[in-house]
Formats: sequence, structure tokens, C-alpha cells
Amino acid sequence: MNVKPDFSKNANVAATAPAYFSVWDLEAYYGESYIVQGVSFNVHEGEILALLGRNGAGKTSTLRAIARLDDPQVTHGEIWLDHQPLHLMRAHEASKLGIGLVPEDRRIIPGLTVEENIKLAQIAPPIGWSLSRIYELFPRLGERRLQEGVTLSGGEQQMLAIARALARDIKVLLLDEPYEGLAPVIVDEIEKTLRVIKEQGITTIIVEQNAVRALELSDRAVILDTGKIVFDGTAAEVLENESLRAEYLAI
Ligand SMILES: Nc1ncnc2c1ncn2[C@@H]1O[C@H](COP(=O)(O)OP(=O)(O)OP(=O)(O)O)[C@@H](O)[C@H]1O
Repeated sequence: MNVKPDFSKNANVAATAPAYFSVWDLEAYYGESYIVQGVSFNVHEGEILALLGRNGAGKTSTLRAIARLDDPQVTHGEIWLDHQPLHLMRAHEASKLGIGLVPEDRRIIPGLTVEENIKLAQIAPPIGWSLSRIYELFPRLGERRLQEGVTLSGGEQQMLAIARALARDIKVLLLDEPYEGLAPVIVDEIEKTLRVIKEQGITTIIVEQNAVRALELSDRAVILDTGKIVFDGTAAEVLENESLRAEYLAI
């Protein structure tokens, strides 16, 4: 982990590196299972990157490694955010630096209202968006601010999970399957908010099984297959490349 990144040697990483956010030769394990097998990619500031691939390709594991969660265990590689070495940090330090992970299960805290769920994210600095700014982006959350968070619909819970990330001063939003189980009309609504978040300059990495919807939103895409990158390019290139989509995304 103490080797300096040499981006020129890695075909997956743009020649313009070091970028705002970069992952370099990341390797991670669950126990003996080698899951993330030398993953490298760059994300530019304010960009939306879709991290795609079939079930079990290693997308969630890559997000968890970036967020510096304990599992999977990172054994090699570097992760840089705005010249800061994330790979040397623990999860709470990564969060403080501006990594905001919205996990697949959304983690709404039972027994707390919508507003209490949001406020809990703000008990320690760095504080991000104010409640009024959050409710402006998500009017439904404002209307339901006194309702218990876990009683919201699936789409509203997803909004709350994103709102909670924004309540902290984040630089990079990591979204794990934000559209899962949601009706297309709700996906439209969430997509709109993700575009607004992008306009505010926040960088986003989105993992999503609904690859077409994720690609329509994203600037760039990285495709993983059994823990390795098999494509790194623009989202438009993936949408236009039928064989790539069929082989790795089944779409
Ligand atoms: N906690 C764990 N312990 C052991 N193996 C795990 C654990 N979590 C995930 N794995 C394995 O790691 C591999 C990658 O899983 P990961 O969740 O990162 O894939 P994914 O691309 O996000 O797929 P999905 O869309 O199904 O979530 C899979 O083979 C999975 O079974």
C-alpha cells in the first residue's frame, strides 16, 4: 500500500491522472476469497460514474472498500480523493473527508422520524446541507418529516438515505443500487435529484443493476467482471455497443 501510483502503466486509468478521485490497483478479499482483483479507475470532479457488471462482479465490494469499511479487507492498492490518501484511512475518517455511502439496504433507523434520521447524520462535523435545502430537493421528505422513517415507501426511503448523505459535507456520493425495487416513475424522480446533486458539484459513483437507467444518467462507465475491469469509457459508448452490453450487462 505504500507504492506510489504510476498511472501510465495501467491501461484502465486515463493518462490525465491523478484525477480528483482515483482508485489504483485495488485488491480486496472476504476471508480467502479474492473479490476485487486489481481495479483502477479515475473519476473527475462533478462527474457521475456508473460502476456496472453482473451479480457478484464485485461492485458493492469496491464501493465498500472505497468507503473504508472493514469488509472486504483491502490488501493492495491506493484510493485518492482530492490528493488525500483514503486507503490509509478508517471509515469514519473517510466519511469526515467527504465520502458518503448510501448502502443498498438504506439503513433507515427504526423509531426515528424522517427529520431525526437526517439530524442524526449531523451530530458531528462536517455538516452539509441544511434541513431546508434538503426539503427543497426532496419536498416529500419535508411533508413527511414527522413520520417514522421506516414507514416511508421504498422510494421515499431511498430519498431519505440520499438526504442523510447530503446532510454531511460530502465530496463523493457512493450509491449502491438506488433504483432497486422502485417503479419507473419513482426512478425518474430520484434521477432528477441526482442531476441536481451533480449540478452542485458533487461527484457520484453509482452501482446499479438497471444499467440502462444508470448509463442515461452517467458521464462515464466502468464495467467489472469477476473482480476485474473489462471496460472503462463513456456511458454513451456502452449504450451504443450491443455486444459489450450483451456480454457483461445482459441488456
Ligand atoms: N460478506 C461477504 N463474505 C463473503 N463473500 C462475500 C461477501 N459479500 C460478498 N461476497 C462475495 O463477493 C463477490 C462480489 O460480491 P459483490 O456484492 O461485491 O458483487 P456485486 O457486483 O455488487 O453484485 P450484486 O449486484 O449481486 O450485489 C460475490 O461472489 C459475493 O458472493
